Amino acid sequence: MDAPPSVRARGITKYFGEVVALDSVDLDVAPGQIHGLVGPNGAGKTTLLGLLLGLAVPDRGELEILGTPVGRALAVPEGVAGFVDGPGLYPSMTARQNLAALAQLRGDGTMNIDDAIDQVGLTDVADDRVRGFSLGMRQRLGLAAALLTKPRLLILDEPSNGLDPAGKKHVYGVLTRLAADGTAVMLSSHRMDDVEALCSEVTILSTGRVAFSGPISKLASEDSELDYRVITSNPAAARRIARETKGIRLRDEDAVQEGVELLVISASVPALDEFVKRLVRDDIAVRELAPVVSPLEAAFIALTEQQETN
Ligand SMILES: Nc1ncnc2c1ncn2[C@@H]1O[C@H](COP(=O)(O)OP(=O)(O)OP(=O)(O)O)[C@@H](O)[C@H]1O
Repeated sequence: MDAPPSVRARGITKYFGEVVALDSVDLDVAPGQIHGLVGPNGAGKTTLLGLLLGLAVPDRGELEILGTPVGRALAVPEGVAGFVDGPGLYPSMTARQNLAALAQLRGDGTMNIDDAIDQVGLTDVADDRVRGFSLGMRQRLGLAAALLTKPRLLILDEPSNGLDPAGKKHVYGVLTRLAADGTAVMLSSHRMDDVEALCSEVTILSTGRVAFSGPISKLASEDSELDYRVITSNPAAARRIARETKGIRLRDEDAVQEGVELLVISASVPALDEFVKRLVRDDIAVRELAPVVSPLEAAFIALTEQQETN
């Protein structure tokens, strides 16, 4: 039998007094999916993650977690782990003692504390007090705590906050392995590059409403125009060809970067293909070609601006 959806939300609405923090939110997260939650400040991300963690209940709508409808009682649903607003840790205890205390609280002697610490790359500081930990180290320990429970749904609010590149590598590795083993991961982030690197699907929230939910690849349609930076072996000729290629618009913010002249153009994917083919035909080498902002970032800005003007 197929596993039930990890999250199924329909029409979830949550008020804080007069504030509508979530407004008729629908959400589907499948087992094994890493699902990103993005949106401007105050969009409702933490509120939604809190509902999934059982820290609050919706005022309206249906919420099913791992196939079980969520009732009115405040409780972490079975099989769910994670944190919002930073992990809850005891500062006067060491990393290892924190995890041991958690395992004891849960009454589960099978939890492999050393393995969890190792997975998040904290072995060297396992016996240091958490009081001296940086934000990134606390985040990693919070993830280790969540791993101890072998969750089938992992909820993380801004997990890459404060992480250095090595920390990110550890955390991303852990999340990718968990997902490959069938755990669904739902995480919020303000970093679109992180979301693009990790997530297959994304939900964009804007003032409590879903502006988009689905595969990231669906955000950037072939026809939508993006701005690209182009560095070639012959900037003057490339500029001429750009002017002559249908569907390419030269932006006026062309610039010199570290002594290299770069072209900024606006184009859809088919127009960009044509431009590159013409450059190559004219013996002009393309040394760099990249979107000025990523497709996710561009879609995010466009969708939220559109919603704000409605
Ligand atoms: N406990 C609360 N009491 C009153 N209002 C709240 C409470 N929690 C959230 N809100 C309001 O609900 C809305 C959504 O807040 P939420 O923290 O979920 O947004 P967010 O997307 O996580 O924002 P950020 O990116 O700043 O963390 C905001 O208008 C916020 O002010």
